[in-house]
Amino acid sequence: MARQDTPLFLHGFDLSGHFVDLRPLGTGVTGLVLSAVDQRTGQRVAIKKLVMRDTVTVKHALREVKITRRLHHENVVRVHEVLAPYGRPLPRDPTQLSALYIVQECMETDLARLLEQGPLPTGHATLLFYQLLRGLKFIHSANVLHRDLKPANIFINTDQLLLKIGDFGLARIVDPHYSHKVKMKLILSKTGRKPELLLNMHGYSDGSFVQLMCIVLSCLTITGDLFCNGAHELEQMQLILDSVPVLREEDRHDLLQVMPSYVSHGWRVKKPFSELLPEVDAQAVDFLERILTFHPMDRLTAEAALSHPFLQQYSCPEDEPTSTHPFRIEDELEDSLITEHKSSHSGTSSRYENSLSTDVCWQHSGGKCRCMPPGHITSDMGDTTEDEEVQRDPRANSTSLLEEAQVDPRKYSHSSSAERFLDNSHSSLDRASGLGFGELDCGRSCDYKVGSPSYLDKIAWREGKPQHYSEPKLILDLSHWKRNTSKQEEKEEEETADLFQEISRWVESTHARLHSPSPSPSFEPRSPTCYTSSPPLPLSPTDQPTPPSPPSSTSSVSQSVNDSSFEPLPVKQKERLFDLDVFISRALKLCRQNKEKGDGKKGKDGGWREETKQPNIHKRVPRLPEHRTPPPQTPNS
Ligand SMILES: Nc1ncnc2c1ncn2[C@@H]1O[C@H](COP(=O)(O)OP(=O)(O)OP(=O)(O)O)[C@@H](O)[C@H]1O
Repeated sequence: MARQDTPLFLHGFDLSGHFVDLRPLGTGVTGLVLSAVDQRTGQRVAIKKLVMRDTVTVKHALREVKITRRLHHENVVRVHEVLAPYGRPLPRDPTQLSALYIVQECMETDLARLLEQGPLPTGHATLLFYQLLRGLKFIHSANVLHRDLKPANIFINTDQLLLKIGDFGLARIVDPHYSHKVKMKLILSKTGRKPELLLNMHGYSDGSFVQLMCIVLSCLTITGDLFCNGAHELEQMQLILDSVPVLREEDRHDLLQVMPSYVSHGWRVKKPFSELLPEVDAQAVDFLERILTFHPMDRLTAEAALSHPFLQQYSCPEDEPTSTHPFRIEDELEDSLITEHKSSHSGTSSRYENSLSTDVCWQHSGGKCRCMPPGHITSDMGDTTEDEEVQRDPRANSTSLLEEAQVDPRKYSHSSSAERFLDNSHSSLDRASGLGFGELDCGRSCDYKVGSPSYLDKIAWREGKPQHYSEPKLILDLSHWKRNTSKQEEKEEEETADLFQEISRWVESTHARLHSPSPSPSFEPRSPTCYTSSPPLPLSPTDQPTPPSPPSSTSSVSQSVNDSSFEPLPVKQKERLFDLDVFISRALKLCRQNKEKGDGKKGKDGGWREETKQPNIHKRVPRLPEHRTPPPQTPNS
């Protein structure tokens, strides 16, 4: 048998013979993740292969290893071991490896997949938020920012409704004792002050604001993804501004500079959360308002959020541990050595080897620990590609830095009090059951394992009271879907009509301009609101403008609107023209909708979707029928 055909080389994974029954779990940006049974323990594990191609991938892989090996918490996916190819232990100098294998606990599913079936019952959402915040409190106390918090990275075991945060591929160490200074104004001016940067410009926030919003809201309500529905960043920001008040003067100033036409008069929110989410209870709305503030410094920290009345039934500060071994500025600085070392493999070797092995006893092999020498501190900072993210040692001169985006100073208070939380004798899950988790009134199906009948016989959560939910949650969600769809279709028709009106106004203005005897010499300076676009002027008097055809494809629309020969128009014509951003957004949306209709599918918005992912151990959303009749309701629905 060829070497590649043996189980060891299945799917390009060269592992040791300890691992059998390899099955693909999915692929991510970094590559394939397999599940396998570890014969030494009999447990199924998830194995993520990190290919080390260049300095950047080496750096990210080693950073992920370094961070995950130290984060041991009930709400963080546990890394069992990290292996070199052929199942060998990591060498002293892992930068020379072609790949690394992170062997971690295998979770059953993730929040993204759960939410494919619709929002969660409030009781379940509450318990999941609690665990998410409990995990985040620990991660932040270790001075780590996850930076890629999204439903797909929030793993869940549905039998206990146990949540664990995973995928630390983008995580960074941020020591709050040192300022995390960013030349934000410089970045903004370089990039044209893009609005998405406004969303992230205050660096301590973990994960982007939009992601956070979507996670929380999607769990609670069918309209949860509304903040992710903007066709482009401006529209996205507008959706946010409609519901989230902008309280700080500096934020108002920035927004006015970037997108003045999107700012509502008097900074009033059009749809506060209480109106937006009438079905969500008042405490939950208050919780949302406090964690989804526009300015991250006004947001509740994970620790403070844990004591909010919304989470009161689970709150137990003495069982919400913080890290006893937080990362420090030196750990972050050591990261830079990876790049330096890979590119010039010479004098830095020993420094880097030591830096990766700062921790003792991190590499478990068959239950044994391998002890590594203590770490070595250096202040070398060779990484320029992520300059804006690297923490600056305040001992270095920082006066040139223009704006500070720093770790939440409120965190200072608890880094020294880790000892208080050492007693982990009772877990949040025990507490959940003790506090009557069994009595949660879901009001509807709680079966997250649709399509896995054996589960119905195995459910033993909630104080051992088996609950058999035969009614798939999906059926209930279809009623929402049906209402939304008819409204959606009406909206689409209106939008199409609007778009054609826009186009005809555009054509009309172009004609007026072409036939005008002497174009007005008064041009306004370019600015986001007054810099309107028009079709290119004809090259010769005989050239006539071609009326634009209906937007049947993205390219035809974008070709016209993106033409580089656009010019500013006279001020007096402005009121007859349209807003370019709105136009692009509508045109793209329309094209996308047309395409989806043409394909016979509907995307996330419309509710109909095709199964695209490969089957794996996770439960799948059953494939929906190709017609628009909801499946028959069960007697319980
Ligand atoms: N511990 C785990 N248990 C179960 N499934 C997992 C585990 N870790 C990853 N997966 C699955 O493997 C797939 C790839 O995950 P991975 O973490 O590699 O993504 P990624 O490369 O970081 O990509 P992205 O940046 O898009 O998150 C996903 O489908 C994920 O659900």
